Amino acid sequence: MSTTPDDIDRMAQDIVRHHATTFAGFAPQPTPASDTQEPVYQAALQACSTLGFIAADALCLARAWQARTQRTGQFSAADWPDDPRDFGLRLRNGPHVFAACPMQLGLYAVLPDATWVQRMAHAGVPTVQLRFKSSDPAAIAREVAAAVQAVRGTPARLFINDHWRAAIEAGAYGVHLGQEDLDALQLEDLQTLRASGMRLGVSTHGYAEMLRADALGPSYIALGAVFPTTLKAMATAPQGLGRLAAYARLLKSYPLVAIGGIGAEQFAPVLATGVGAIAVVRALLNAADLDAEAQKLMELMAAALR
Ligand SMILES: Cc1ncc(COP(=O)(O)OP(=O)(O)O)c(N)n1
Ligand SMILES: Cc1ncsc1CCOP(=O)(O)O
Ligand SMILES: [Mg+2]
Repeated sequence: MSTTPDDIDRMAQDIVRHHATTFAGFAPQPTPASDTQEPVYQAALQACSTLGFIAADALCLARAWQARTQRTGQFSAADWPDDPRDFGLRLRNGPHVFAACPMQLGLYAVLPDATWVQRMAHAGVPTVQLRFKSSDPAAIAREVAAAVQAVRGTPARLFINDHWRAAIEAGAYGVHLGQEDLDALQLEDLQTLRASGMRLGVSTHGYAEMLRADALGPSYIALGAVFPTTLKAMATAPQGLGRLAAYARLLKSYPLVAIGGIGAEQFAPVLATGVGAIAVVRALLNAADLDAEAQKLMELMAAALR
C-alpha cells in the first residue's frame, strides 16, 4: 500500500508533537523543496521546518531521519536523530585531520589583544583566543607574536582567531576559523595549515555547518551562538539549550565549545548538554574584578564537569 500525503502529514505532526517542547521558541520556516518522494524524508523535512530549522539544516535532518529508518528498518518519530552514521559524519577519519586537543578545553577566554591574553593566561585560564580584528598585516604579526609570548611559562593553550598564517609563523597552539574564513581558504591553504601541526577550531551554527566542519577533521567544533549576543552580528538565531544538547549528542566524539551570550548563570545548564568548554567574551571583559571573575568561572566549570 502506498503512503498518501495525509500519511506524510501525520508522520510530520507526530515528529513535531514529540519535539516541540525541546525546540520551542523558533519561528516555523518554509519547507524547502524535497528532492525525493521518500515519505520519511518528506515528513521529517516538513516537521523540522515547522520546528524552525533553516532549510539547510532541515535537509540534513531529513536525510538523517531517512538514513536511520533505512538502517534500523523502523520509523521513530520520538527519537531525534543523533547517530553520526545517519548524517554521514567522518569523525576525524577523513583526509584533513588536524592535530588533536583535549576533549575538555575548559574555560575559553576570547580576548581582543595580547595584553588581555597575558592577563588571562596568568590568571590560570586554560584556553585563550586572540581575537584581534585588524587588516594591517604588520599590526597582526606584532599582536600574534606578542600573544604567543604572553602565554609562555603558563599552561594556557593559545588559539589565534582568523589570522592563520601569522599563527603558524609565531608558533601558536592553534587557530580558530569561522564559516566565512573557510570560504576564503584554498585546498592548499588547508594542507599548509594541517601540515603546520596547528590545531584547528571551527565555528558552526547548525547541522549543515557541523557537517562541513566534520569533513575537515578539525581539532574542536564550536557551537553557537547559544544565547543572544551583542558582540557580533549573527546570521542565525540563537540556538538555545535544546539544540545545543542535540548537537552535542551528535558530535560527542569531538571536543566541543559552546559560545554566545553565556554568563556565570548559564554555565551549569550549558555544561549539562555535554560540551567540554565554554567560550566567553563579555562575561570576562565587563567584569569589575577580572581575576576574581576568571576564578569564579573556572570553579563553576570544575564543579559542573566533576
Ligand atoms: C570559540 C569561538 N567560536 C566562534 C568564534 C567566531 O568565529 P567567526 O565565526 O569566524 O567570527 P569572528 O570571531 O572571526 O568574528 C570564535 N571567534 N571563537
Ligand atoms: C565571537 C562570537 N561568535 C559567536 S558568538 C560570539 C561572541 C560571544 O561573545 P559573548 O560571550 O560576549 O556573547
Ligand atoms: Mg573569523
